Amino acid sequence: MIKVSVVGAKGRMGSHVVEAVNAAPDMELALALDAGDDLTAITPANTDVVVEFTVPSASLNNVLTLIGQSVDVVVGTTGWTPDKLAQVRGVMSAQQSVFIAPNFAISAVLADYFARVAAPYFESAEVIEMHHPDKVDAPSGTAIHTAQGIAASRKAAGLGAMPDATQTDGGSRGQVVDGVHVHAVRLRGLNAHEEVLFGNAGEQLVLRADSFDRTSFMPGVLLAVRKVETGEYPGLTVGLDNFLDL
Ligand SMILES: NC(=O)c1ccc[n+]([C@@H]2O[C@H](COP(=O)([O-])OP(=O)(O)OC[C@H]3O[C@@H](n4cnc5c(N)ncnc54)[C@H](O)[C@@H]3O)[C@@H](O)[C@H]2O)c1
Ligand SMILES: O=C(O)C1=N[C@H](C(=O)O)CCC1
Repeated sequence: MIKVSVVGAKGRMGSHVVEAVNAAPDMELALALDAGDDLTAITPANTDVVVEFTVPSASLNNVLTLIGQSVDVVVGTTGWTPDKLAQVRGVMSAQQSVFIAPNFAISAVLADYFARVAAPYFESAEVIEMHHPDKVDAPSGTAIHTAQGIAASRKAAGLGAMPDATQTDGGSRGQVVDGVHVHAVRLRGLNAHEEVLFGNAGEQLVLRADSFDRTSFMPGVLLAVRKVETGEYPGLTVGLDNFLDL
């Protein structure tokens, strides 16, 4: 049995992870901790893998503490910048595993992957993410990851800047991530949704992923726990696509 502890266990995602772990035949729930709890209660004696879903402002410190506790970590919290990722790499031992995914839903992971494949074939690309209004960060971690992937694919293909005659926008053109415009919608009734628009003269491709509820993330979380527990992925890995045969 894989012993799994959950940090952020009282949250929207963490509570679903607790349920999913309890229902998994090959896992048992070790500790379920939330804000104010002492993460040093998590040790290799009681935990194989920790799942961390908290808030962007707390996640780095939590992960650094858990690395100090010599346990492997699966992280779903957003807000990871290159500087934060470097801090994680800097304190990890050679055999330890930290896995971070901006999105665990297969639809979103595939949309992100297909966006990277499509990117070199279009003059223009923009990302629109749409989420529930209780979300604290914008744009979403997924949208930032998708925009970064599109930018990397365009650069590798030798594409330059996208056409855009905008001279004044007052903010309406969204956040620019590596040259890709990202727009964030917050609407009661939504959960987690993303559209990637690609355009050429006379044609458009739209990729869309919808997570209608949080159960959509659970197979990906459990897959990551199982992969990390094998010990075959030492170091820091970012993105569930690393565990899929794409
Ligand atoms: N990777 C994915 O697939 C995915 C999917 C959904 C949400 N998310 C991300 O997961 C994060 C959590 O989302 P949510 O909707 O569950 O949020 P939430 O606000 O419902 O839950 C966050 C939980 O973390 C707890 N918390 C806050 N500070 C803490 C700390 N220092 N230590 C321990 N616990 C702490 C809170 O008390 C709360 O219970 C966000 O960053 C969100 O964007 C990622
Ligand atoms: O509900 C959220 O919050 C989500 N956060 C992640 C993100 O920011 O990309 C994944 C989708 C849901």
